[in-house]
Amino acid sequence: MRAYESFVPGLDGVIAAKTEISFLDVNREKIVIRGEDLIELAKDKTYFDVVHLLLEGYLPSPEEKNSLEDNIKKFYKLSDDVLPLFNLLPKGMHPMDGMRTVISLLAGFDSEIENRSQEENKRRAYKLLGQLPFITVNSYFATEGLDIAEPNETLSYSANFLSMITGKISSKLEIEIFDQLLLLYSEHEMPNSTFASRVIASTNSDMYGALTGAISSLKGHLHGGANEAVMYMLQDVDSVDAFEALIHHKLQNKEKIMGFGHRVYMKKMDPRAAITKEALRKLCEKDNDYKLLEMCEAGEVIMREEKGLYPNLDYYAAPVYWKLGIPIPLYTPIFFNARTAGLAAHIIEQHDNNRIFRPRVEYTGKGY
Ligand SMILES: CC(=O)SCCNC(=O)CCNC(=O)[C@H](O)C(C)(C)COP(=O)(O)OP(=O)(O)OC[C@H]1O[C@@H](n2cnc3c(N)ncnc32)[C@H](O)[C@@H]1OP(=O)(O)O
Ligand SMILES: O=C([O-])CC(=O)C(=O)O
Repeated sequence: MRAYESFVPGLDGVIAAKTEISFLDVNREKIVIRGEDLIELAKDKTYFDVVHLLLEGYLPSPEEKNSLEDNIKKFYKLSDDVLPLFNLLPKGMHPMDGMRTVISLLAGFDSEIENRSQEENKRRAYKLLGQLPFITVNSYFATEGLDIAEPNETLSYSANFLSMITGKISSKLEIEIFDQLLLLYSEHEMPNSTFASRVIASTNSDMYGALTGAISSLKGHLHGGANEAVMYMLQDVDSVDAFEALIHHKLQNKEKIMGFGHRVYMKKMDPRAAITKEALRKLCEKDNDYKLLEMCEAGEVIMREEKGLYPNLDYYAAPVYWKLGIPIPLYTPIFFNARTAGLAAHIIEQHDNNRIFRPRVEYTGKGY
């Protein structure tokens, strides 16, 4: 029995919100963010340009961007009250679960937690963005039993983030590619995690709760967790031939190949994946080792010919992370770190113009 005649499994194609934040214009191959195309922005803008665009509604002047980045740097180092929590994270826990736990705790230190005004929500979003590289990196280090990494306020956001991960100062090319990844991951309309955060915010719950819900959503392999799964798959083999055989074997077993397919792009390439593929090419050129690119391209051909499916962002992002020297369990946490800008914009929009989400069901249980 249905309450309404409109059940769509997986809410495929259903409009769940009106938003001024973003829209996937698949026909025109644009990812529209507040009137700008993310794919164009990826050519010459940085992550912080997009953070400003998402939270303030327009691209910043160079002065505005510098002042935003300077303000955010103040939060690079986490307060001493929170640090002991990292020691409590069990070894072997996935850092996404570590991040979920730490962000939950931060709610307790926000004296304005019940204030949902746009001003307060923006303040906490910027503070969280400043704190997140520390939380991301150290959720991994703590669960690996490694020493806590310290931030370096003299570095840009992306340079500091990457150097906290790798323990060294990366090259200009590496920092630019990492920053571009953050930009590409920053916002993508209404994926499962954004929907989850808006559903939670719609009860008038707070930003920390909405973000922890989004982390849980993003962790799954059908969503953000796919980038880690792609790299584990690439690691399982060590040649193009063996990778081709692996993909064929998985397809024969009716397994999904991580990093392919997308609810919105469906039978088209995710435009972000074309950019990360080029980034991978540059990193391969740098160390004159093209194996990962060749393996990925071979997988792309098989998937196109056999399934008519194309890479999504996670497919080429995974080998890019690998080439940057980033440990695999950090791939999805970095996705969340970057996406917090978009998620915060959605949570703010939901709080500012709210109606609680409360759908109905098609009842298939016992008769009554
Ligand atoms: C940044 C991101 O979060 S992007 C998404 C990252 N996720 C992945 O890469 C995981 C792999 N991909 C998938 O699981 C899916 O393509 C999703 C979750 C992204 C989209 O799911 P849906 O829109 O529900 O598509 P659905 O799973 O119904 O797939 C439609 C058909 O394509 C097939 N298909 C879709 N993706 C894949 C894949 N990666 N490998 C093999 N077959 C696939 C399905 O088996 C299904 O075939 P069928 O009609 O014969 O049953
Ligand atoms: O849009 C989606 O469903 C998933 C995705 O690509 C993203 O969140 O970046």
